[in-house]
Amino acid sequence: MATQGDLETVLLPLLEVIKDLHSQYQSLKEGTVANYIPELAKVNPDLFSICIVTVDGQIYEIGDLEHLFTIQSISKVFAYGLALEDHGRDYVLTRVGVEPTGDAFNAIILDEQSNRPLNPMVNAGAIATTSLIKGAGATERLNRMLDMFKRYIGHDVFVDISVFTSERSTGHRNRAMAHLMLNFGMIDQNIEESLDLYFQQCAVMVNCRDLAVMAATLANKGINPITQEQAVKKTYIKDILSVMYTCGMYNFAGEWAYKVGIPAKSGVCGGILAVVPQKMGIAVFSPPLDRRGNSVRGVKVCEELSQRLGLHLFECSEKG
Ligand SMILES: NC(=O)CC[C@H](N)C(=O)O
Repeated sequence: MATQGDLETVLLPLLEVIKDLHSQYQSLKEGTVANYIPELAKVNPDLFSICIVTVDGQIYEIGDLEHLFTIQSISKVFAYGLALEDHGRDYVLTRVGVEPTGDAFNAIILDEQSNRPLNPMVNAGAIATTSLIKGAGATERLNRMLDMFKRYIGHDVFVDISVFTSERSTGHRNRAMAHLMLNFGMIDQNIEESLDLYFQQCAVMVNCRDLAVMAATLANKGINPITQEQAVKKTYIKDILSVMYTCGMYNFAGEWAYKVGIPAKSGVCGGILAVVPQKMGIAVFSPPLDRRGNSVRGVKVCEELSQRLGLHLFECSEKG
């Protein structure tokens, strides 16, 4: 990995690098936008933005930065942090594992021995995670979730009601997973309330810059580098980043770890959030997805950024 000295020299041309990658991949027309949630199918496939926020709060960005989209699966990372804060590591581990699935994000599988969902980055595990968010009733639980996002982003956040209701009325597969987990005692009786909270967390609106600030907060030991607010307890950063590293890109997680080599999370919105610990947060937004549900341009941009900037966690510098 680049040393601090290397990183300073790398940061100077950073804007040039992301501008270059943006123009290089703007014309790439592969992939299709998610359409299993009807509202998501309406997005413009040409939208494309890249943003990097360093742990000292510098912002480098290019593209459609103001465009708001729903955070979708990227929310799973942050809900996991809140569940850990609410219950502690040991209890959360009894409800959701930390093992990659090698299957699609919406696979209906639980661990055969423990009956737990395999990890918090796939839908089943995320629904179990969200069911752990504390609060006296639906409104308090939602407000705690929104406050948590606010700490990471640095401003108020809102739920896109049309995406929320679109997913709520079509999300039968997620509802089936919740019932399966209820059957095994992995989530409590109140599954409709937890499913609503899960659909709401997926429908929180963000832009590419917000995602990069969230990533930079994880890179910066849980402290938002713009507001200096502690968004999540430092002790849980290693839990969050470990599951992102091994499970965040679903059944592409192994190849991603091999090629890009940094913890990341994608969502069917077309966002990818990646964390370079102690250095920077990276976000790419481009809606067309590959067959695994990861943004086509997002994966390309991150692969190339990692190579050009030497970001892979296990990279041994030629110079060193
Ligand atoms: N991969 C994703 O982004 C999936 C999130 C989506 N809300 C779902 O539950 O299906």
